[in-house]
Amino acid sequence: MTAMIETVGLTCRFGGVVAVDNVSLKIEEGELRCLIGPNGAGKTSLFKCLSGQVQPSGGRVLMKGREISRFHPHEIARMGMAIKMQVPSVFNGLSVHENVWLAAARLHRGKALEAIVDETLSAVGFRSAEAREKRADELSHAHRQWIELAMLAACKPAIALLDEPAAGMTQDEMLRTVELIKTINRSTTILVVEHDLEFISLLARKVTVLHQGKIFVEDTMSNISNNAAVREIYLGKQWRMAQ
Ligand SMILES: Nc1ncnc2c1ncn2[C@@H]1O[C@H](COP(=O)(O)OP(=O)(O)OP(=O)(O)O)[C@@H](O)[C@H]1O
Repeated sequence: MTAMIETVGLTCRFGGVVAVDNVSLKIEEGELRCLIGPNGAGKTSLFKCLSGQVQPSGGRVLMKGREISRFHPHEIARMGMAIKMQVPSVFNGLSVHENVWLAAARLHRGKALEAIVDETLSAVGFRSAEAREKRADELSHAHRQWIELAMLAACKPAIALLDEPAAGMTQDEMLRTVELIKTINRSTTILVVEHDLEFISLLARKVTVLHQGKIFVEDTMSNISNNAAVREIYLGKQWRMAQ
């Protein structure tokens, strides 16, 4: 089967720093893959190479078998890749409903548009008219993250790259975000970039550990939890949280 995303010997250099070092990675259609690693491991750089925000210095990126290494971000987006950066990107002056409606209107019209907006808002937990009419800038950080997840889900992308989607959330908010991501994964392949191991252990899917730009290990979260070498690169700090 052709992978949704494949990198072959992907390398990304910034001057003398090799942020991504000869990474070969395959993410199959329907997967929910977690990419973890300590600070400076190269997660964001890899994310940016996949989405076209940064041009790789070497190697290749393929999406559904087609090489996209030199494509611009908008061309990759048109092929069905959605990205969510750490800082939520929503229209502050608009309501929850309007934000999601605008995102969905890029692809849908008429009754289908109304239906997808309604379905997505319900799935993401904005069920009442009152919740949907609130302005984005009146909402908490977590709610704004969920609006952006709804905007992304409403476009039904083939693959979504999520950069630390639970950063700055409380425990309850993080749990809800885990459920939302699992819901979106029913129709969208997902790559979650994260360094919070507790969040990753709750998603409990295949995990790729990046360290010093290279793939350190790729395994299930339960095996990774017992991997002493991975524990070592995290210096035990976050590891205790994940137990
Ligand atoms: N634009 C840039 N210019 C120079 N060096 C960069 C640039 N972006 C990243 N780097 C360097 O590349 C390395 C990998 O950084 P990157 O941000 O990809 O890691 P990360 O795993 O996402 O880290 P964090 O979890 O702290 O966000 C680091 O040494 C970083 O300083």
